[in-house]
Amino acid sequence: MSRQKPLILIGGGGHACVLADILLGQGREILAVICPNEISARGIFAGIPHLTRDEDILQFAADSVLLVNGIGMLPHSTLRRRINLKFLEKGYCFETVIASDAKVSSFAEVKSGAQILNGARVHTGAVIAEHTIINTCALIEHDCHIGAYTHVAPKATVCGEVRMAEDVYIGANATLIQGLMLGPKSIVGAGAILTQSLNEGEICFPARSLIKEKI
Ligand SMILES: CC(=O)SCCNC(=O)CCNC(=O)[C@H](O)C(C)(C)COP(=O)(O)OP(=O)(O)OC[C@H]1O[C@@H](n2cnc3c(N)ncnc32)[C@H](O)[C@@H]1OP(=O)(O)O
Repeated sequence: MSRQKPLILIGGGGHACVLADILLGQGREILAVICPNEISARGIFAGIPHLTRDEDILQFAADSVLLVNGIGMLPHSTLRRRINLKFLEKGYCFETVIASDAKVSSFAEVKSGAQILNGARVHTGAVIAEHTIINTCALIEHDCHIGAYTHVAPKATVCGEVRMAEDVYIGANATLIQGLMLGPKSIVGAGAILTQSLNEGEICFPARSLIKEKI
């Protein structure tokens, strides 16, 4: 069996910690964490060299390592995609991460650089495109197509045959009924129930808590 390449983890925040936890648990070697900020308070990174500039990645030959993008994705944020494109252009590849307790059908397709986190489920016929995050306990039902650089946040439920373009954001615990189409950069807020398709850039706002000042 060929030895898996060591990893460089980009980012030192919460998403990077979750990925490090998954990868170290799978016996993977992380050669460095790249983060401009202090990371010593995060115990998961103990013993892993810390480098502070993106350019520090260039000291590792592109064919000797795989990169893992540990930058989280919030609505409207483009940093994650920009970092990927910068290093893909320089010939680096991004590891595909699948947590050991995620369940991905052998008839689903997970493309390069995608990240399927703990407890997530991806059912038969689904396609998860490049560099997309399927976050903790999210459910991707049968025959969905989740576009590249999309984020399906924790516990979201995407019913069967939903098709998403690139850069879509599905908030935590949102539910999308079957067969919908979501255009590029569309957003479904946390907890929303989406029953209609969204065009490019459209946002579905969920009902929200109303918090009043004390009288
Ligand atoms: C592991 C992890 O933690 S992963 C992270 C998971 N996080 C999430 O899933 C969070 C996803 N984000 C959300 O759900 C957000 O609430 C969003 C994307 C829907 C909206 O966020 P923002 O873009 O910041 O919107 P914001 O709260 O500023 O509201 C924008 C406008 O819409 C309005 N708006 C907000 N909610 C509603 C609503 N339910 N109905 C009508 N209008 C609304 C606001 O009043 C505001 O109007 P204004 O510009 O006139 O003031």
